[in-house]
Amino acid sequence: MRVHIGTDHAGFELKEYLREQLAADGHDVVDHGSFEYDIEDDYPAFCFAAAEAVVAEAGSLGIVIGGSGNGEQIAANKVRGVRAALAWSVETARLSRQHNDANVVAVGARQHTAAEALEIVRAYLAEPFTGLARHQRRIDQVSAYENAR
Ligand SMILES: O=C[C@H](O)[C@H](O)[C@H](O)COP(=O)(O)O
Repeated sequence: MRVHIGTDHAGFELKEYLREQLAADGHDVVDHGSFEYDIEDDYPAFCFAAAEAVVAEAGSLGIVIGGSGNGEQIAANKVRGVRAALAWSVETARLSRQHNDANVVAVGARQHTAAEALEIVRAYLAEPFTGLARHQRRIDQVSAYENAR
């Protein structure tokens, strides 16, 4: 699967680790920065870039990383067509796909060990959307609101 990934300095080390691990899993990981550790950098541009790439490529998924994942989720959700979920456990990662068809997942690098974050991200990437009518109906309501603006 094509996976678009972006982070600020807080997630830089985790991004490098996930890139390696997910590539070894067989994913095609596209890095949208940051490309070097810079304690003064800002997460929005990296999250916009990863999120825009997901929207531009049907079937791809995105990962945005920061210290908490909060700002990264907020930024990614500003991109039209993105449904970004903050996953903080394997279960919330799975639910973000099952119920929300989340096309971007946000992860807080300061909230987990690297191994935990990898487990969360793997769970997210592996889980399909259920396609159940009630979930699709709710997603469509959010999309209609977004597209009316
Ligand atoms: O929601 C934002 C993210 O957690 C950022 O990664 C975080 O705010 C960066 O914090 P600092 O600039 O203090 O390292």
